[in-house]
Amino acid sequence: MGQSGGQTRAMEAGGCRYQFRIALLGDAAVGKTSLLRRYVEGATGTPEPEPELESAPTVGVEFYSRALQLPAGPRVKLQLWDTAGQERFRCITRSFYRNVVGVLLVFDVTNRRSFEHIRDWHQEVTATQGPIKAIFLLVGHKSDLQSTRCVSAQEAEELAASLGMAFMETSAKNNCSVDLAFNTLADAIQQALQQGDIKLEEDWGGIRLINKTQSPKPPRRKQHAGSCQC
Ligand SMILES: Nc1nc2c(ncn2[C@@H]2O[C@H](COP(=O)(O)OP(=O)(O)OP(=O)(O)O)[C@@H](O)[C@H]2O)c(=O)[nH]1
Repeated sequence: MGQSGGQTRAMEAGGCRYQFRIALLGDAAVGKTSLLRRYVEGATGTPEPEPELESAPTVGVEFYSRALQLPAGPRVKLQLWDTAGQERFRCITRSFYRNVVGVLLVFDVTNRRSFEHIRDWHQEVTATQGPIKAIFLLVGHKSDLQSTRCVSAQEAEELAASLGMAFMETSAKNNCSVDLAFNTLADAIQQALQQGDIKLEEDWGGIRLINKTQSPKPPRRKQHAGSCQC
């Protein structure tokens, strides 16, 4: 697909009705890969692993996926694109923006500059998109680092409101609100699809119909208790 460092960590997508393509964008080292891995690994149903947060900087774009049963909708496959935050990969990552339906705009709550760059990231995407507009969620990551935080939840809320999106704080380290962030975005996409605000288009990869008939809901996966330290 023309990306460097491309790598697929696929999950079984049997019974999924749609595929939603979602990208994580934000400055280098804000924790995009860690957040994504936490989310994808959480789907395996194995006991919660020790957080393994050491990850090398992303090169180009890497792919992950996870199947998800939406509470009031179909089962969907999330195709998740982890993009490099480093400027030198921008020409690669930019070529992917047009074909996403959802974007997690991630900043690090202990890194002021990463917050100040959020408007630029948002602008990058909106400038390259076609007629179908992606749905965004602003994510303040590394919420476990309370003593060194330099972006308040209130100012992040205000920025999110001014850009017309919701805001959420997450921590891959504490596994705090990780599932919630991805699930909230997937839910918003499903609602937009249902209400006709987003439509399936032949030449657009943001949403794909992958299964016309849907299998019955699988039993709910057991939740691991007590993972959130917030
Ligand atoms: N305290 C804390 N550190 C984190 C968390 N998530 C990631 N980190 C650390 O932040 C650093 C960068 O994490 P990455 O996941 O590689 O960041 P990235 O945004 O994918 O970076 P690029 O690929 O360069 O764009 C690593 O040292 C991680 O260990 C978190 O929730 N809490």
